[in-house]
Amino acid sequence: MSTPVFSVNGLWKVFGPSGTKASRVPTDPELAALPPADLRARTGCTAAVRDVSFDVRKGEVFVVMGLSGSGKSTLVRCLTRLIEPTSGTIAIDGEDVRAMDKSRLRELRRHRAAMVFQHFGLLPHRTVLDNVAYGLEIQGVGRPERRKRAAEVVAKVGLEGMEHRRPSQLSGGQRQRVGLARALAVDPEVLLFDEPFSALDPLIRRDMQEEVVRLHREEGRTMVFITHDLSEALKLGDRIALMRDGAVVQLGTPEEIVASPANDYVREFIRDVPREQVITVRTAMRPATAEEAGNGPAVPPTATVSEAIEAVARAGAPARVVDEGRCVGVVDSEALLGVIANVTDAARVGVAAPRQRGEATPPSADTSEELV
Ligand SMILES: Nc1ncnc2c1ncn2[C@@H]1O[C@H](COP(=O)(O)OP(=O)(O)OP(=O)(O)O)[C@@H](O)[C@H]1O
Repeated sequence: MSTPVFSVNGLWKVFGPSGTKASRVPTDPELAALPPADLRARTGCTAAVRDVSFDVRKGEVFVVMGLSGSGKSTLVRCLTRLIEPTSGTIAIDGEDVRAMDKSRLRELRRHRAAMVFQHFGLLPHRTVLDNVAYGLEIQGVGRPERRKRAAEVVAKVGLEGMEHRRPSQLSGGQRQRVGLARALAVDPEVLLFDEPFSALDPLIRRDMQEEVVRLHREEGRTMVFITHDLSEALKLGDRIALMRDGAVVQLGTPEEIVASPANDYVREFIRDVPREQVITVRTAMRPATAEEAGNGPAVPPTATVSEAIEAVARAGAPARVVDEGRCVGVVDSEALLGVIANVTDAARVGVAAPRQRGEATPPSADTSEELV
């Protein structure tokens, strides 16, 4: 497998008033084990990121998701040292980010890992085109070249015809597109999105999510995307790191998280997700008998349970799961209903275990938006 774009190991960020024990928290087993409220009471410190490790693979959309205050922004800002980590290691393409000097860091932020913020940070007196060209200007690209490249990205994000407007003459969604275009213009290896769409109304938000999916499909650019919205995470993420109190409680594909939640906290989090739209037949299938392997409609292993239900209902027979011309399993109506009801074989779809008493639960997730 190729070198990960980002590789993070044992990362901590502890905030605390100067002169406090912030830097000691990660290495002091007693302090490191304290629940957040106790740590604050004992030391005045907040462990915003607690011993987090993960890789961001080339070409994936890696979503960092969690409730407000769970540490998402701090974690992603640590990747380019917009916030200085307290301990742990971070590498980009194998290069140690914590060892970078000022000029190397500047290069990292300008060329390699561009950030798209929720508050777009546009320059009010500049036109759309000049705002988009701004990052290139900082890089020292000449005016004709940067205007040419800016015009290309403006078209790519659907803002053609608006090149000469100023930010005040744009809607929120259009401004967000300018922010996105500005980040894309510098052609970074990885785009970091900090809740870019949370201020947008739901329809515009959906447009922007589709824009990101489209851009990702067309360009295969690596993206790290922060959100507190579960449906957004499920829609955009190839993999999701679910955070709670600074720690990653589960890291997996949307399907892994929905089909096999790691603990009761995650289970509560995904409770209202329409399982049939996330879980695929690869998870729901069972081995086919010889007779089944030759009959019935065919679906690919990536088909969702929802899609398979349609095929089974139309044919009135179980569907064969066919991968590269080979029948790898079968899904019948019982198995498909079992996924929806979450009552099938625990080994297949991760049935909920009885809730432990005393475990905290998150508020129920908003799943009103359509999933992919
Ligand atoms: N500069 C700071 N000084 C002290 N504590 C901080 C600082 N920045 C963040 N925190 C604390 O660290 C924790 C994580 O904050 P962070 O902003 O990373 O969470 P988040 O998941 O991004 O939240 P939101 O979704 O609300 O933006 C919170 O308890 C927050 O109060």
